[in-house]
Amino acid sequence: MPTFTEARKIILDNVATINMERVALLDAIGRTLAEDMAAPWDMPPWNNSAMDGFAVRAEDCQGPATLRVTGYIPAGAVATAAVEPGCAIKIMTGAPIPPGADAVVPVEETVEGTDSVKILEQVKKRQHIRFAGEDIKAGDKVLAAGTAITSSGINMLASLGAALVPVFRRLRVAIVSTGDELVELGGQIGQGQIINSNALSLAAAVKEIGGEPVIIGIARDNRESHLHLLSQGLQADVLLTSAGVSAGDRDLVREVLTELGVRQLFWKVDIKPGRPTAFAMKDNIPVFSLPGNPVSTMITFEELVKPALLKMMGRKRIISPTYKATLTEEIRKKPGRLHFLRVTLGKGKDGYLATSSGNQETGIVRTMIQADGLALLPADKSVFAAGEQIDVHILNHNFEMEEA
Ligand SMILES: Nc1nc2c(c(=O)[nH]1)N[C@H]1C(S)=C(S)[C@@H](COP(=O)(O)OP(=O)(O)OC[C@H]3O[C@@H](n4cnc5c(N)ncnc54)[C@H](O)[C@@H]3O)O[C@H]1N2
Ligand code: MOO
Repeated sequence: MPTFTEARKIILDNVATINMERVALLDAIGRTLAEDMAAPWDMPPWNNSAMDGFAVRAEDCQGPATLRVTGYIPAGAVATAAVEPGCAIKIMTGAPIPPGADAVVPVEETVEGTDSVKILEQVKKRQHIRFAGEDIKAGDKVLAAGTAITSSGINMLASLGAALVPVFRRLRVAIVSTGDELVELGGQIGQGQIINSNALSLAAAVKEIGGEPVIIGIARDNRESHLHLLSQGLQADVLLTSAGVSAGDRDLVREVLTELGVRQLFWKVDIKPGRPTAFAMKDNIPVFSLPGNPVSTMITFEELVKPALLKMMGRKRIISPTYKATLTEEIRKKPGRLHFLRVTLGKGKDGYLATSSGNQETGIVRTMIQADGLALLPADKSVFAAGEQIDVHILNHNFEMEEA
């Protein structure tokens, strides 16, 4: 049985990045850039004013000075006339610096007359001018392939005229739930039935990282239904299944996948929760069979599926960082398997503090919602003392936000 890191390596060694497409800039938000982006021109493209005020020659303003105002340049205008000695041109923020000027004096530091302006303070050469290329030079790499496009990236790409951007195609992730006890959300819930919540939490998790979930439906506990839905699921880029992978009489997922030509690479991982997880490949389509207990489904997605999806989406950074946190209480577990302990996190004097979020049974969803992170408790140890440092994967950083 592979350990957690061995399982993750087998997965990552087998999945490959999907191909790219060009999309309109705004549609690229959250997508992964497929090529390095270089600036076709300088940013800013020309010297321009950082202030509303007066373009002057600094040498004219070394003491209190009165200058003749010979023109006005709003943003969007072209500066043709030069600033002559003893003169100034009124200028707005973003407008091009006229020839002859080497400084801008903000309007607050002047007294305006009818055709003249009094400069109140000594002026330094280059003050309040934004110089061509001081942000980005033509040819500079502004964004690297493999990074997610953010709203600030969109601003830069728009300024550089990138109307269409190369991004990796949206990853289509099929989701098949299995089990006779399942009913779709909104359906009539009979005796012994539960809502198919795993399909929705998996779909949401796929969306959160920029993928496109395709909910195929519920495979019932018979071979035909499994064959029908799993073969549909294999039309996508990735297939995720939930439940039907442990030792139950009707745990058919792996058997039917094999029938469909899927090659199993492992079944069972030395972790808790999530031991019955299976991973397989059908040609270049990875198939993750996740255990059905909702918390096991969510944790195996987070720890084993997500890095693979990020790699397929073309991301460079795919593995969650591990942070150190100090346990606020003693934790005991059985030795043998790596445990992912649901913890709440807080900020202490010397870093993060971790506290169990409560009942760690895999049927308990409440403590998963309350968890800010997952502590990785190593296989070989069983007692973790209060005050001990442990490794955590942060699930969300909201615990660091201040309350209103
Ligand atoms: N004899 C053994 N029994 C079990 C073992 C084992 O090794 N030997 N492993 C246990 C562990 S650990 C887990 S995890 C579960 C995983 O079982 P399956 O993946 O086969 O899932 P099911 O048994 O079908 O369901 C488990 C649980 O989850 C609920 N479920 C299933 N699908 C959904 C869904 N789409 N949405 C919400 N909830 C769902 C289901 O009703 C069950 O309660 O097996 C243990 N047993
Ligand atoms: O290994 Mo199961 O996923 O503990 O509940």
